[in-house]
Amino acid sequence: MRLDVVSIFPEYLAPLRQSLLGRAVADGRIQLEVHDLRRWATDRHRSVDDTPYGGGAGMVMRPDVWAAALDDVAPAGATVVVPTPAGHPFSQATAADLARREHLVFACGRYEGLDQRVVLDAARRVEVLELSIGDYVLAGGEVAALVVIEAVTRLLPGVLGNPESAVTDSFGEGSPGLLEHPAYTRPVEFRGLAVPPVLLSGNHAAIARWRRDESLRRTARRRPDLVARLDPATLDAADRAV
Ligand SMILES: COC(=O)c1ccnc(N)c1
Repeated sequence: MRLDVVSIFPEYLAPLRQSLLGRAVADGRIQLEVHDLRRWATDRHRSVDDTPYGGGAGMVMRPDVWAAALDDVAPAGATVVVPTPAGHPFSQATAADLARREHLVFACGRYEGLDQRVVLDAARRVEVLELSIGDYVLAGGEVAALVVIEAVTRLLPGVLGNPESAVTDSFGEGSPGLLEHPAYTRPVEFRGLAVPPVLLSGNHAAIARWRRDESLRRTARRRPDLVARLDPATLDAADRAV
């Protein structure tokens, strides 16, 4: 997979060169290039924004600068991702979809965002996805791009240490629609708190049952919206008893 990120704060993307992802970049399993948007600015002040038509607070990022950048960075076949609070909700399913693509280009906006014609123009030749990582506003798209890139690249074979965990995590294919159960490791007692005995029993069926029950309980408590979306056909009698 190739990743390109365009931003006026390229140093915000430095975390992409750390940890497992950084190793995948260093050994070439992932190609990563971060671009400073000001490279495409044309005036001597290298300005990238201007006042909004129709009035209102804040500044809008200029279409000429962004279009020139995307013309260079997003060739046919690339998928352009524009992080924005007004975007489609980013989900594990979206991450799985993006993980199957060859080339992702992240257009990180600041201020009040990009002139909409940047999206409209790019959409004439590549797929453009405006994505939100949640119902809150950030100062810029860079942190959202880091979130999306991490959620996507951890699904790529050979990038994540343990491919199995990409399946069993919350929202992973292994537990569709349920939050992950609690996890425990040594010591068996810590500050007066014990590990649930079933996890020490070696009874794999009982452990699987306990984990599923805990996932159902946690999901019912924290995310009743997910419970409402569960397919009843996937719940057995034991599930219903939780
Ligand atoms: C400037 O970008 C944002 O504020 C943003 C991007 C993606 N998701 C959000 N929830 C916010």
